[in-house]
Order: sequence, then C-alpha cells, then structure tokens
Amino acid sequence: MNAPLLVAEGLVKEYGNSRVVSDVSLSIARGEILGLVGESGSGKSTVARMVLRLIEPTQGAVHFDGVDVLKAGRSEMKMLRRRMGVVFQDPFAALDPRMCVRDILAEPFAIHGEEALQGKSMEEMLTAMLREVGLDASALDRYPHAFSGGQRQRINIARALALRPEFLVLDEPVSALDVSVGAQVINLLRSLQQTRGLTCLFISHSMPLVRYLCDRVAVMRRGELVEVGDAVSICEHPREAYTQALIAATPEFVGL
Ligand SMILES: Nc1ncnc2c1ncn2[C@@H]1O[C@H](COP(=O)(O)OP(=O)(O)OP(=O)(O)O)[C@@H](O)[C@H]1O
Repeated sequence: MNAPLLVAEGLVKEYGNSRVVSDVSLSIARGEILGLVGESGSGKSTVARMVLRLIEPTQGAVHFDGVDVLKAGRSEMKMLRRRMGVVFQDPFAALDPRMCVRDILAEPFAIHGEEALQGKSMEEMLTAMLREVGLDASALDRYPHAFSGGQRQRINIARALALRPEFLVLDEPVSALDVSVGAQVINLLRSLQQTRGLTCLFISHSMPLVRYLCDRVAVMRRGELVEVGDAVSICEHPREAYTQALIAATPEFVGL
C-alpha cells in the first residue's frame, strides 16, 4: 500500500457537554477510496469537517501529505484548500441561486488566482470542466434552478475539481437523488477518481454503495469507530452486529 495521503489521529469533537466524535483515527492511502458509514447522527460529517478543518477538533491531529493541517497558518491553509475538494449532499443548497454556472465554476480561479487555469482561457477551462462531468457549454449561462438534481450535483463536482485537488470528500453526494440518477453520478465519480488518481473520503449510510465504490470502509457508531477494513470483506463478514444491521437496512446498490 502507498504511503497515506491523509492521517487523522485521535479526533474528538465536543459541543458543550456532548461528545459527538470520540477518538477517531483514520488513514487514507493515495488513490484509495475510504468509505465512512454509520447511522444518522453517528458523527460522519463531523469527522469529515475536522479533516478538512472546516471545524476545529477538540483534540487530535490531522496530517495531509505530511503537513500538520491543524497547525497550518493562513497561507499554508490556503495552499492545502486547493488540494482538498468537497461535495456535499444537497446539490441545490450548495449552489448560489443568483449565480450562473459560469460564475459558479469561475469562482475558485478568482479566489486562487488565474495561474490555476494552466494556460487555458477561462472559457476553454470552464467548457472542459463541464465536459468532464457530462455537461456541455450551453450550461454556462444558465442558473442552478434550470437543472435537475443530478445535473446540479455534476456542477458541484466540476467546481470541487476545478483546482485539481488530490483529495476529495464526498459527503453523501447521491442521497438526495433518485436511485438511477444517483447511480449515474456514482459511476461518474468512480471514473473521475480513476482518471485523476483521486484519494477520497466517501460518506454514506449505504453499505452496498460503499461496497460498490470503496476500497476500505470505516464504520461509525455514536461517535466511535467500530470496525475498519476491506469494504468487500466487511460487507460479506461483518464482525459487529451494528454493521450487520446497517447492511440489512439498505437495499442492494444497482450500479446500472
Ligand atoms: N454545531 C453543532 N452543535 C451541536 N451538536 C452538533 C453540531 N453539529 C453536529 N452536532 C451533533 O453531532 C452529532 C453528529 O452529527 P453528524 O452530522 O456528524 O452526523 P452524521 O453521521 O454525519 O449524520 P447524517 O448521516 O444525518 O448526516 C449529531 O448528534 C449532531 O446533532
């Protein structure tokens, strides 16, 4: 296995007296997709937000490519942000309804500088980004409400990949979509992960989906990890009754 790109150690998150994440340690190898599963409220999103440093852990450490994320200063953090993308569950809430797709996709370049265009014109770059997610340039002048849920999630994915991050957090990216539309988005993510060699943290409550997409899986229950291992082995031979119940609770994923 390659050296890990991301290592999280002993992550804890407390809100007042309530401990919502307790001593979670994870590592993700370069090019690997790690699934993070667990019932609603088990702390999956909180772990992901700590890894991305969107929230500060109460305790613990995160290293990304050897860099201590929680100790990074402002400019180092800006560099790290370029290397980490995120796609959230709700494809509509994530897109500003007053911005056309051109402005939504151009925003990362406005924040991080046009050298990220790698010599392309903005128009060429935006068209290429849309093509990569199965949309065409006619989308550029339209607004989010003009798209279906699946198309909106494709726009979110294009934006998350704009600065060519190495690491992508996918926080339940298809759970707001119809099953067949969700399967198409999963297959898109799978092919993008392969062509770009992305390292991913994939959050889901569906064990069959994790089995389809992920190399390894970490199972969370009430803020703690209960088992971590190869996705197929855990789906076929779960050790914990909790994991068995998660498997039983979700219908088989049909990859179309
Ligand atoms: N800002 C906050 N203040 C207080 N409690 C919070 C806060 N954010 C999250 N929590 C609590 O932390 C727990 C874990 O939430 P989290 O969103 O990480 O779970 P999850 O496993 O991602 O759930 P879901 O599958 O429903 O998204 C929940 O009980 C939630 O209410």
